[in-house]
Amino acid sequence: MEAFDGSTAAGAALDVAREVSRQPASEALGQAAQIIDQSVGDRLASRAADLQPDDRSNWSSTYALANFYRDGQECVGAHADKMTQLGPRPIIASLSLGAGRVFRLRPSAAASPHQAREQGELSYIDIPLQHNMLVIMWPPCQEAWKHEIPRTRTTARHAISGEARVNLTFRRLKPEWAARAPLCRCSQRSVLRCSSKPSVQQRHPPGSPEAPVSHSRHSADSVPTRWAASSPSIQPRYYYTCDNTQGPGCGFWQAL
Ligand SMILES: O=C(O)CCC(=O)C(=O)O
Ligand SMILES: [Fe+2]
Repeated sequence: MEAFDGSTAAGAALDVAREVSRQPASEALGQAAQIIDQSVGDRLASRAADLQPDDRSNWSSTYALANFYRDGQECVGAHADKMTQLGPRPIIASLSLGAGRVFRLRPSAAASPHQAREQGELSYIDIPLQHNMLVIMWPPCQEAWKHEIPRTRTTARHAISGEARVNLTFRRLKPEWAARAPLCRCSQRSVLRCSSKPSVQQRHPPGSPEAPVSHSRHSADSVPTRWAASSPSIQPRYYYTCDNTQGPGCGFWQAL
């Protein structure tokens, strides 16, 4: 188990391979990982149909990425986590500690929040996260949704940390995927991403009983039942692309 500090990386550009410091996990983090792995393990069977074959019976985390939010002004923009080291359809378990913040999910396939509203489609879902809450991003969450921690003026203060929040995401590194990413023309490892188009079934006429509301607020428990059913109805397209965050990039693009 290793711990990475993601707070030095700029928002959505998080990349555990290059941009953050890594260190062996403390004993406490190792214990937390065991609890998280157990929690994920208890639910694996009911999600088996969505999981990669090698995750179905024996998923366990191999590292945690830490983000520190000093106060409500610190945020992470809408993104899907890079899959270069995790492979497609990863399981990511996300533990919130300290101040309460909103976790916002947006459908990846939405053209734009404005267009989604105009078409009566789902624009976003807000899930209020409290201290010690675990969110498990089951597949195809990274393919079908973007997630963010929006800036806010009102954080739910925590008795010890005040307005500060720590987030730990527990992930499973898959070396076979990490080794597979081709070099781009900047001679750097390219990054594995996914773009998703909605499939025909996902489109509902506005106002129909099936049409999602343009935005909504959910408890963490109610989201999976209500929205998980719509997640698989996307057509994911995986591709490698240049990930040069220091310069203009080389425009490298290669389908998986
Ligand atoms: O702070 C959070 O809950 C989300 C962090 C995140 O999206 C990430 O580490 O990729
Ligand atoms: Fe993320």
